[in-house]
Amino acid sequence: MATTTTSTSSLPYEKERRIAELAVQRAAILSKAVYNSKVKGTLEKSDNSPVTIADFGAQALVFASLRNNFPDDNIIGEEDSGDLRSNKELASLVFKAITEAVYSNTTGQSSSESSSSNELGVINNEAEMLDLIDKGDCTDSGKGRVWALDPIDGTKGFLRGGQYAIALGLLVDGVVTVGVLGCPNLGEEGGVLLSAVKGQGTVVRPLTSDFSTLPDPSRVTMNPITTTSDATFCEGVETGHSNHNLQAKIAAGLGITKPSVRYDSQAKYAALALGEAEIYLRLPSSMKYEEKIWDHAAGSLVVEEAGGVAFDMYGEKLDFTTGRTFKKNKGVIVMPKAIQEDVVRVVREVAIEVYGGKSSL
Ligand SMILES: Nc1ncnc2c1ncn2[C@@H]1O[C@H](COP(=O)(O)O)[C@@H](OP(=O)(O)O)[C@H]1O
Ligand SMILES: [Mg+2]
Ligand SMILES: [Mg+2]
Ligand SMILES: [Mg+2]
Repeated sequence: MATTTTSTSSLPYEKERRIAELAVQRAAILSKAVYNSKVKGTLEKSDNSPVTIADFGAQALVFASLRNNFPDDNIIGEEDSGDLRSNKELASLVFKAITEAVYSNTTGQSSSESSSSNELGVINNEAEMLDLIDKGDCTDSGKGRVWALDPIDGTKGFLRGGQYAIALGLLVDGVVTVGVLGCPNLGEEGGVLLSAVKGQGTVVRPLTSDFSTLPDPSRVTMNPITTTSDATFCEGVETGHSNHNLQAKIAAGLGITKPSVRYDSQAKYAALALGEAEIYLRLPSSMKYEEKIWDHAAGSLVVEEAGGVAFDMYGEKLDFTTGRTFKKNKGVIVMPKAIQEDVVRVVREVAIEVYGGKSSL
């Protein structure tokens, strides 16, 4: 099978996919280095969620790659530099982590490796890093080309050595067209890199510790189950992020007897694409919470191109045109196409009973 690095064909979005894969892989390399170092630099954000050196560093690195290759594209990113500008010590630690994990590795490397580092964008100093982090402030997701990045999704999972993901999607006029998920703690040792282009399927390859290498990809498809009772369902670890009791009730209603697989982050989408589970349930713990675009862009395409669908809890498609958060959707459910009717019917009934109809949004 030809790798995208050596392929001479010109499939649509081939460059976007390759740069996104390399950028996510480079950010994954940084995240592993931060995890293995003593200093994680964890801060609590204003919404009481954690952010670390890995979140800021991964955002800076991925944005450097996007700006270098697609300078006219807009970007939506989870983080901004506010907490770093008011904490110079932390800003220095983020820059140091990037330099050590990424650029000091390029000294003495072959010219192909350092040219790959140039292709992925170089961050020369702290000021440049802070400015880059702020490039993800786009608020309009519905028009033109907009990248959506979650530099570390599942920061809580990352901190406890559980699942986390680096998730990068490209929206074209509000439709997810390219999706890349790096999951350093999923599957084989070193983790996996999944990618999808709309209409071209989903592939997986190992994450490597070499910035310039993308190993040969293999095609992935969801398990072709045709009855819901054969399913294993997947849900988050954090009880505050979804309603576990209700999810258990829905699973029982679908005839599911196996215990759920609990993973942090968009690794749940990856787990479905890789056949570790078949249904992902994310029913809101609060109707006030608006799900973030970057928490679902890459994962939803990775699953859809592997034979699945991602809907809200009312059985409607996720609408990525509404800015940084979903305004027209509550809850997320993901399943293989073959069982979507049954899953949607059961979830919809429960959703209307417990949360009220869609008109209450
Ligand atoms: N009350 C809430 N309901 C649903 N999701 C929430 C939430 N509070 C935070 N989150 C989101 O849940 C994501 C993690 O998902 P999961 O619980 O599936 O691991 C977080 O991503 P980050 O870790 O990138 O901040 C955050 O965006
Ligand atoms: Mg976060
Ligand atoms: Mg997230
Ligand atoms: Mg995040």
